[in-house]
Formats: sequence, C-alpha cells, structure tokens
Amino acid sequence: SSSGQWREASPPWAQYYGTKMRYEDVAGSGPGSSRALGGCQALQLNALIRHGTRYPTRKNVPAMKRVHRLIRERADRGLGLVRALADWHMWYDERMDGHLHPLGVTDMSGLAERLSRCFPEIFSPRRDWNRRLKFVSSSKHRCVNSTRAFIQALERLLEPGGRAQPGGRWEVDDTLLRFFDHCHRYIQSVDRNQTAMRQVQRFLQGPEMGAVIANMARKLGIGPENITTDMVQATFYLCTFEYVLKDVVSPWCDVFDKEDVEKLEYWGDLKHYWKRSYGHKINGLSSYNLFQDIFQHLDQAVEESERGEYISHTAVLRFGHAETLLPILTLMGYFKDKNPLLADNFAEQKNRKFRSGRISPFAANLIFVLYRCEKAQDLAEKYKLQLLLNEKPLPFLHNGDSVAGYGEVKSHYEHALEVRSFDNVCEDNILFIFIFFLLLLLLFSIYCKETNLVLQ
Ligand SMILES: O=P(O)(O)O[C@H]1[C@H](OP(=O)(O)O)[C@@H](OP(=O)(O)O)[C@H](O)[C@@H](O)[C@H]1OP(=O)(O)O
Repeated sequence: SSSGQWREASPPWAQYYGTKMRYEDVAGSGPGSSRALGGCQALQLNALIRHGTRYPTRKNVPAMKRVHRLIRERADRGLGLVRALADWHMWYDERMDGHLHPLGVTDMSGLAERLSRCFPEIFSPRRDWNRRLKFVSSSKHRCVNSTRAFIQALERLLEPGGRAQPGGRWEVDDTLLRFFDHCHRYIQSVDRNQTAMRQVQRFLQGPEMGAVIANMARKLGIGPENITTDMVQATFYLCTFEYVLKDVVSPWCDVFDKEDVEKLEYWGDLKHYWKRSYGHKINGLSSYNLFQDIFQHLDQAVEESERGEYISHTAVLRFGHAETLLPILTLMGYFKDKNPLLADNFAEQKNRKFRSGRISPFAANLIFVLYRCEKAQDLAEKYKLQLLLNEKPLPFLHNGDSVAGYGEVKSHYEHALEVRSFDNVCEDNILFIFIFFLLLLLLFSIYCKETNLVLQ
C-alpha cells in the first residue's frame, strides 16, 4: 500500500514480476530478521543490499508509450479491454530513468528499523554509530538515494534528538558494486557479445512467446504480426509497475493469462541466468573482488576481537543492484539447477531454483552475520557465521545449516578467497600477453645494456 505497510493480499501475477517484485511479496508479511544464536554476541553485520523500489528505466518507457499509442489508434473497435487501455492515462516518462521511488525510501527505512531492532549490539552504543557503520554505494542515483534513506532512518532511530552528523557518511565504489562494468573479460565475452544471450533470443522466437503474442493479439484485436516482443515486455512492465508503484491491478494485467505470465517470468530469468549467473562462468567469477571484500571485513572483526580491541566496523552496508547480488550468489553456488535454463526447456524448468524475483526483489539483501560465542570450546567454535537472504536464514551449502563455524565457511570458499587464484580473472588474455611481451622486451633491453651488447 502507499504507506509502504506490509501488504496482505497481492494480485495474481505479483509472484511473476521477476526482479521488479516488491520486497514484501517475497519476504512475506512483515519479515523480521531472525537471529540464530542466543548466547552469542553479534560482532559484525556484513551486507549487500539492492536499492529499493524504483521507477522504470529510460530503456523501458518508449516501448510502453508505443504500445499505448497502438491501442489508442484502435480504441474505436469498442472492445472492453481496448477501451479501458485507451482511456488509461500514460504517466510514465523517460526522465524517471530508474530513479528510486518513495516506496523505495520506505523499503530502506523498514530494513534499517528491523535490523537495528534485531541486532541492537551492532547499532549501539548510539554515541558513535555513524563512525562504526561503513556505508558503500554504487554510483547510480537509485543506490545513492537508497543509502541516504537507510542512514536517515538510522538517524531517526538512533539519534531521536537529531544530534548525529546529518546525512551520515558513505563512499561510492563502483569497482566493488558495479564490478561488471570493470571486468574486461566479462565486458568482452558477455556484455558486448551478442551470442552470449542467444538462449534468450531463441526463446523470444520460440513457441512459448508465439503463444503469448497470439493471446495478446486476440484480446486486443490486433494482428499478431504487429506485436513485437518489446511491446509484450512493455505491456508486462505496465502491469508490473502499476501494481508495484501504485498498488493497482491495472487493465494492462488483463492482457495476459497465467500461462502467459509464467513464460514472461521465465524470459526475465533467462536474461539474468545468462547475463548475471550460471550461464557463463565469468558472471560469478567477476564478483570475486566484492566477495573478498566481504571476508576481508569479517577477518578484520575476528582479528580485532581476538586482540580484545574495539571492532572498527560493526556493520558494512553496501548498496548495489540485482546484477550485483546475483553474481555473488552464483559464485557461492546458490540457486543452481541440475540443468541450465535454455530456450527450449521452459516446461521442465517450471520448478526451477533460479527464480530471479524470489532471490532479488527490490530491496533484496544478503547479510553475513558474524557472531562471537564465549562458551565455545575452541577457536573453531568461537566465531560463527549466519547467512540471511531477504532476512530469512539461507543454509550454507556445505552443512545445510544457516549457521557454521567461521573458519569452516572460509575453507569451503577457499577457491574464491585466494587472491592468487583470481589474478587476471578479469584481464583479457590478449592484454596479459601484450604486457608479458612488453616486460620481456624491457628485460632484454636491460640485459643488452648491462652486457654492452649492441643490437645489430
Ligand atoms: O529491463 P530493465 O531495464 O528493467 O533492466 C534493468 C535492470 O533491472 P532488472 O532487470 O534487474 O529488474 C537494472 O537492475 P537494477 O537492480 O538496477 O534494477 C539494471 O541496472 C539496468 O541496467 C537494466 O538492466 P539491463 O541488464 O541493462 O537490462
């Protein structure tokens, strides 16, 4: 609802809106971060948070306007649905450009409130919370504004008198939170490689999308040859955003039946699978820098705790995108299906693990909670890690529990934590070879100079 309170019922298609799903439709009514460990003290909250609810991106609005114009041109057909859509007021504008919506501010405030209530030791003593909490954001306005909203919520919660340094402090770091823009090998082999998304393109030309277009054409009284997949996507985004931003089940949703929206959800999952997840190995590997940053901060807290020192950062809160979160979960091995998502196996993938909307709705969050347990018998048991996804326990893959010994988790992810194994992950081989030969030439010239050799 517009107050951002947890919604009771949601419209029939709400579970198919993919990464444009509202947080509460995934996290359930009133998620409450669940602590796992009584008798242990939370030392650090180490989080990766997707920005809150946003407007459509600049890329989506023109197609929305095109499909609305096409329908208005046929409004005289008098068909009930066509008339309702023609009379609907187009209020979306390119200038919205994916900016954070006021509901996204509510998403961030709610998350800040629930986390500070569930982990009071992390956010107190209140006197210096804004020094002990580290905030890092992607440079995108929706992430910066999500960071601001989260900090302002903490100011209201922790400094009711408004005594904290207004606005808090945060840093922008795109090499961490938009690593895909800085990983040369990813850019070359996926982002700029048309063939990398060929399964998506095949799906759009396949029987499932053909059936969606035929049904849409029948309902709108438009020849299927006049309906492009961009228009189908735009119509589905209109249905989605009218619900997500205005809590309205608009006539745009009547264009589709359940079978249609299941296929449209699969289309979105195919895109994320091949662009951000298991489709290409580099998708997960490209997030290694961020994964190592998470564990460097956890290591620092353990070392400071062992030395009896003050924990420098009791919380590290990073604000990124769905395309920041999905690769990290891929690198960790989560939501991997037995068979890849392909253009021609929609039917067998109906119960797939990889449903991007249930993993990364707006305001999605992956949180590593580090605990110190005094009663532990040995060091291996003294520090424990709990994993939360969207405030619900996410079992570790190596033991099936949502809590594990810190050292045990590190050794399970040793392959992803050893810096050396990731050197040049993102550098292109060509670049590497070029640098190698430059160095060789330099060494050879030094050798020649040292031995007074004159190159003939
Ligand atoms: O299809 P759109 O333009 O909405 O795709 C967006 C991404 O939105 P998503 O598909 O993840 O819902 C957007 O991710 P977000 O987490 O920032 O919302 C991404 O930043 C934007 O570039 C578009 O992704 P694409 O891969 O360029 O389609």
